[in-house]
Formats: sequence, structure tokens, C-alpha cells
Amino acid sequence: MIHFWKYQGAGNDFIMIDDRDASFDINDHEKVAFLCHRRFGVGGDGLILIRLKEGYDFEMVYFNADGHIGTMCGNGGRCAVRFAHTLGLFDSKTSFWAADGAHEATLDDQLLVHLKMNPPGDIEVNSDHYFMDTGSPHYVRFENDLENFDCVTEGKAIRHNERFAKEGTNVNFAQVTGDQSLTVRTFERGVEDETYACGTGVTACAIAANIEHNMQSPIQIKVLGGDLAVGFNKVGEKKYSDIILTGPATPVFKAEIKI
Ligand SMILES: N[C@H](CCC[C@H](N)C(=O)O)C(=O)O
Repeated sequence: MIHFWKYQGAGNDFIMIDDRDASFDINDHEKVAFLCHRRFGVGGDGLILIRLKEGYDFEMVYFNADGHIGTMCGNGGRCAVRFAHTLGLFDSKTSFWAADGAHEATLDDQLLVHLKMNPPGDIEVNSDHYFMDTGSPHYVRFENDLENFDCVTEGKAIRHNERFAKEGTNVNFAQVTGDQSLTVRTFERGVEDETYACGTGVTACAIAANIEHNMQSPIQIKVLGGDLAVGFNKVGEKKYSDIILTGPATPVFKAEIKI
């Protein structure tokens, strides 16, 4: 029997499991893929285990819906913070461990989570797109009309092109909608579909918007499943610090599944 919670952050949804006793077999890809399956299982863009980690309040172990351990997940990170809070693992400010290292986060009185993201290393600026790693790899391209845009077809083609076929990449399409606002749509690797939101993806888009359009922090970002914001400090050419992803993290239900 597995006891779990279902959480969503701007429509990016996750199965959350309190695995402080480390009893979940992280190599059982089939089980994770089954749980994330929207027809045969619970359904989710990913699955997250909350584990204990020395020197931190907790560790977030994140799997993509395909059942494999993933890299950093921004929306999942916010959900993990909210879940860890309900487990009593911290009071209002936390530091936790994830695939890309340490993160700090706070929970405000409107229950929004402010999550500090690790700065991208090299930011690639190409003629029609950006590529950077904000904890997960992200391709970013600016578009003019995201409402009438085939994100799945375009995203899939880029994710499977010669460069990315092996490792995969997440693919984001961003549209400037104001002085400090964007709309973003994302095709996620590991889910292999468009998701309603991607936290590491909007972080990459905010940085790309600063480089491409000199857009200033904080940037409000509309995604299919809601609203996110990204704040940052520009500390040099293509160098950023204090990157904060802000958004909701909402418990949906708790249940158990016989497996
Ligand atoms: N949805 C996630 C991204 C997961 C990254 C994953 N799809 C990958 O790179 O394999 C987010 O909110 O940041």
C-alpha cells in the first residue's frame, strides 16, 4: 500500500510521498511510470519523494512521468516545500537538497512559495533561440502568437533533433506581453508532452527575456495552468544571482493505492 498526496503548482501536477524511512525503491521505474499514468494509475507529470538529508530540512527526489529520476523541477520544488511544511519539517524558511544541489525557500502568508533557483552556468545565445540549464536543460524561443501555436509539434521536433535526441531537452516558447510580463508554453522531456507549467522553464524564459529584451525583474509569467513570477539580480553579462521563482503549490487530495 502506498500512501500519497496529489499536489499541483500552476497545473504542473505531482504525486508526493513521505518517504522519510527511505522504503521506496527508486530504481523501480515501472512502478513510478505506472503511478504517473493518467489512465492506469494516479496521474501526474512527476512523482516526488520527501526524504531526510543531513544538514538540510529534507531532500526532494524527483522522477519524471516516464519513471526515471529527473533533474531539478521548479514547480515540484514548490510543492515539496509546501508538503514538507505540513509534515512539520520547517517553520517558515527552509533549506533542502534537490538534484542540482541546495535550495532555499520561504512560504508566505498567502501560501505562495518563493523558491531560490540555482543560477544557470553558460547561457547560449543563438540566432533564434537560447539554451541554458536552470537545474534542468531549457531551450527558449520567442514567438509572437502563442495562442495559435502548435507547442507539441514544434516542441517535439526540437526535443528530437540531432542535437537533443539523446539527452533530451525541455522546450519553451515565450511571448512578450508587457514591459515586465511574458506568456510561456513548454514541451517537457520526460513527460514528452506540453505541461501546464514548468518552473525551471519559466526561470530560463525570464533570463532570456532580460538578455533579449532587457526586461527587468520581477517578471510576471502566465502559463496554461496559472501565474508565476521570476525575480533576479543581474550581476554581470549573462550572469545572474538571487533568482527567485514564486508561485502556488496546492494540495489536491490524499489517498492510498494498493500496489
Ligand atoms: N516541470 C519541471 C521541470 C522538470 C524537468 C524535466 N521535465 C526534465 O528536464 O527532465 C519544472 O517545473 O521545473
